[in-house]
Amino acid sequence: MVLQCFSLNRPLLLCNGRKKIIQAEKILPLSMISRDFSSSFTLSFRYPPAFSLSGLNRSESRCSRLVVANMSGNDKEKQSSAGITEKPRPRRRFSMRLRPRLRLISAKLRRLSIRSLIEDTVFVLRKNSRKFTLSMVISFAMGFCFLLLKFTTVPMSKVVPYSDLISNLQSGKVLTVLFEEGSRRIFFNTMPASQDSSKPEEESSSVTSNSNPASSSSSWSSRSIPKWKYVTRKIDHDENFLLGLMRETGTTYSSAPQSAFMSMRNVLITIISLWVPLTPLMWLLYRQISSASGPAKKRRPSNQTVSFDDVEGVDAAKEELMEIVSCLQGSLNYSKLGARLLRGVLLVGPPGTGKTLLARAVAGEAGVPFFSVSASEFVEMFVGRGAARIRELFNTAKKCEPSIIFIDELDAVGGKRGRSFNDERDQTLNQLLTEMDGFESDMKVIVIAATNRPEALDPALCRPGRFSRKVIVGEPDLEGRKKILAVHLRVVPLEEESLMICNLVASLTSGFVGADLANIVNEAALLAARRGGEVVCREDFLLAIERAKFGINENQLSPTAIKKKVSISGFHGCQPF
Ligand SMILES: Nc1ncnc2c1ncn2[C@@H]1O[C@H](COP(=O)(O)OP(=O)(O)OP(=O)(O)O)[C@@H](O)[C@H]1O
Repeated sequence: MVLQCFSLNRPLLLCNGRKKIIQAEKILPLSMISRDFSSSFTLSFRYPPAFSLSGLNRSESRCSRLVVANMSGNDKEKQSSAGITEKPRPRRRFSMRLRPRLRLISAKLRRLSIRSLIEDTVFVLRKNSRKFTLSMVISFAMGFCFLLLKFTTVPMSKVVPYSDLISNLQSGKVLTVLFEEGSRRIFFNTMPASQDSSKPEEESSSVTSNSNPASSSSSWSSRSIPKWKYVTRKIDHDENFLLGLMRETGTTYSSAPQSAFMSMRNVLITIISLWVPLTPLMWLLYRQISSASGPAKKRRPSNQTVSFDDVEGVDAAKEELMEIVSCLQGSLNYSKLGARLLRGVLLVGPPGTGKTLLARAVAGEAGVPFFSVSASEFVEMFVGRGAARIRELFNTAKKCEPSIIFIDELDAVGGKRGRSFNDERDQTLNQLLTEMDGFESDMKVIVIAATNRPEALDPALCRPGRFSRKVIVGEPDLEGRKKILAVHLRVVPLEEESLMICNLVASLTSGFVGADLANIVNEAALLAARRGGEVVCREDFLLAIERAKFGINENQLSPTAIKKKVSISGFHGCQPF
C-alpha cells in the first residue's frame, strides 16, 4: 500500500508500509488528504509515525502528524498525545472541488463512442418525432420571421405634427412631399439649413425617380439615414388645402404605394402581435379538443383481478350480478326461453358500499374487457364533446364485445333534462340514451352504472331497455361487516386471531360501510408501523376506530391507555367499547 502525505501546498514525503520514500505524484491540500484517507485507509503503524520528515519546518511537521493521526483512525487520542488541537478544516479551493468532477466527466466522455451517441440521438428523435417536428417547424418559422424583420428594417423617419408640415410649407422650407397610398402617412423633406434658398437637384429628382418611401432606403449602406426625414399623419378633409398650398409654394409632391417588403413586414407584425396573446388560448383550445378524443383512444380494457370473493356484505347485489356473469359467459342459456341480455344495471347505494368494487368483480369473474369511466369525464366545456366521448366509448366497447362498460357517478350526466341551462349535459345524456338503444339484440355489451342519487336521474335512463335492473347496494349489517373485515385482514399480520379482531371491530362500527372498514384496517396497520410493531394488535384497531369516529385530536388515548380501558371495562370479544 502506498500512502501519500503532503503538506498544505507541497509534497512532504511519501511513505509505504516499509517506510520507503518514493516519488510524489500530486499535491493535495491537507484537509483533503486527512478526510479522504481517514475514510479509506487504516494504518497499522504506531503514533508518532515511524518515518522521517525531511526538509520541514515545525508547522509542516505538525501538519504531517495531523494527517497521519487522522489516517490511523484514533484521532483524539493521538492528537492529544501530540498536543495538537484540531483546527476547523479549511474550505477546499474551488479548483480542488472541481477536479474530481472533471475527472468523472472525462471518464464518461472516454467511455462515450460516437456510434452510441448517434444511436441514442436517433432513438430519442424517433421516440419524440412529433415533438421534434413541431419544434423544428416553430424554430424555422421564428427564424424566418426574424430574418424578414431584420432585412426589411428601414431607418425610421421622425414623426412630427401635421402643423409642422403646414408651417414648413408656408415658409417655403419643404422640398418634396410623398403621400403613401393605402395609408394616412405623408413623408416630407425640408431644406438643409445651409441651402435654405436653393432646392437641391438630387433630392427632387430622387422623389420622382424613386418615390417609394420604403424602397428609397434600399441601399444597405445608407440604412442609418432615412430617405424621408419627416413623417406626419394626414388630417381628414384637409387635402384640398394642403394640395393648394403645395401648388402655391411650388413644392414637388407625389404618391407611391407601400413596397411589398413593407406590406409583408406590416402583415407579419400584425400577425405576431395578434398571435402572441392568442397562443395560450389556442393551446388551451387544442388541449380541450385533443383530450376529448384522448381518453377513448387511451382507454384500454383493464385486466381485473377482483373477484366476487373480494366483495362481501352485499350478498343480494352479488347474486344479481353473478347472474349477469353467467349470461356473459354463456353458462346461463337465456335465449332459448326468448329472453334478451340485460342492457344496463344500475347499482344504487350510499358512498363506499362497494359499487365500483362489485362492477370490477363482475368484469373479473366474466373475464371480459372492462371499460371504466367516471361520468364527470363526459362533462365538457365545449358543446358536443361529451356526446362525442360517449360515442367513442361505446364504439370501442362494441369492438371488444363481449365487454362491460362501467359508468361511475352516473348522476353527473344522467340528471333530469331541461332543469338547467347546460345544453351540453343534455346532449351528452341524449347520446347515452341513444347508444343504449342502439345495441343490436345479440350484442354482448353490458352497461353497469353506479349512483348515490337515483332520485336525481332522468326517468328515461331507468326505463326498461336501458337501466332496467336496479340493484341496491346497502350498508352492511354486523355479519356483513365481519366478512368485509375478514377480506381486508387477509394480508395484515395480526397479534391475535383474525376472527376475534373481526368480531371486535364489527361490533364497534355499526353504520360503517366497506370503505370505512377498509380504512380502519389500513389505519391500524399504519399505527402499528408507527410504534414500530411487527404485528397489528387490538389497541391499534381501537385507536383506528376512534380516529375514524371522532377524527384525530390531541387528547386521543394512547394504545396503553386504551389497553387499560379495555381491561377495566372487561371487554370480551363482542362487547361495545
Ligand atoms: N363490500 C365490500 N367488500 C370489500 N371491500 C369493500 C366493500 N365495499 C367497499 N369496500 C372497500 O372500499 C373501497 C371503496 O369502495 P367502492 O369504490 O367500491 O365504493 P363505491 O360504493 O363505489 O363508492 P362511491 O359511491 O363513492 O363511488 C373498495 O376499494 C374496497 O376496498
